[in-house]
Amino acid sequence: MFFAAGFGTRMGALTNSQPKPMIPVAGQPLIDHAIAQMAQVDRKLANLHYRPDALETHLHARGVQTIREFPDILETGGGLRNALPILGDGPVFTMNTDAVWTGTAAATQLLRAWDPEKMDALLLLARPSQTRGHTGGGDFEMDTSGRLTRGRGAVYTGAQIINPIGIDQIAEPAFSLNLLWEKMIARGRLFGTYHDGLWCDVGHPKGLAIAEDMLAGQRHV
Ligand SMILES: Nc1ccn([C@@H]2O[C@H](COP(=O)(O)OP(=O)(O)OP(=O)(O)O)[C@@H](O)[C@H]2O)c(=O)n1
Ligand SMILES: C[C@](O)(CO)[C@H](O)COP(=O)(O)O
Repeated sequence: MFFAAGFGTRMGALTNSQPKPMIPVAGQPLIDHAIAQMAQVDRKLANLHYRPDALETHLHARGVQTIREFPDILETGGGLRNALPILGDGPVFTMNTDAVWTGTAAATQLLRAWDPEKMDALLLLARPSQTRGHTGGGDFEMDTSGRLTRGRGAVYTGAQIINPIGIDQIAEPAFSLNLLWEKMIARGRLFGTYHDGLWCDVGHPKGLAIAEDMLAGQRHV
């Protein structure tokens, strides 16, 4: 599932007439960079809310189903729950649509490390040295077994596998995935694995040039 409903307010004028996933980076809209990270996944779905029309056409042309959040936007956790009737039971990849990447595709890396016996979610993380354009600091600490707690040492890249057990028990219609992660941390079942390349946060306008430099550097190696 691609999260593509957000207002993209930090992008300022760039999201006046288009949603953030349609902003081009290195000749491709951000959503295509995200789709490339999930190329091996057969069934793809995106949630839409802000300026959905052109994005929906774009996604359908790439074989990605869409679900509109209407009338209210639901946040990431609420958006995932809203999509479960289409996604079905069991673990799902989720992916934010405001980053670019070098290295092995996110889906490949996550599948290699996924262990449903001990994990309720597995997050793809970056060490601060692997991040570009990211000013927010880290989100988690990872122990030697890969288990996560809250902290500042590891940055969430926006890609994960999550088994949304317990999502139906949350009362609010709109809620962040962070709420589910907190419950998983309490159960000792939130895990991470480190990305093997670079990752650039393109949630804000300065990220666009930084992302293009990062990708150009990769091509010139
Ligand atoms: N209600 C929301 C909020 C966010 N997202 C998605 O979740 C990811 C992370 O969103 P974030 O950057 O936190 O919010 P945006 O609305 O995208 O941007 P901004 O913070 O600048 O408003 C993005 O892929 C965004 O489209 C979403 O699907 N639904
Ligand atoms: C969890 C998240 O996707 C991390 O990038 C994001 O912070 C959640 O956004 P929400 O708007 O709080 O649902």
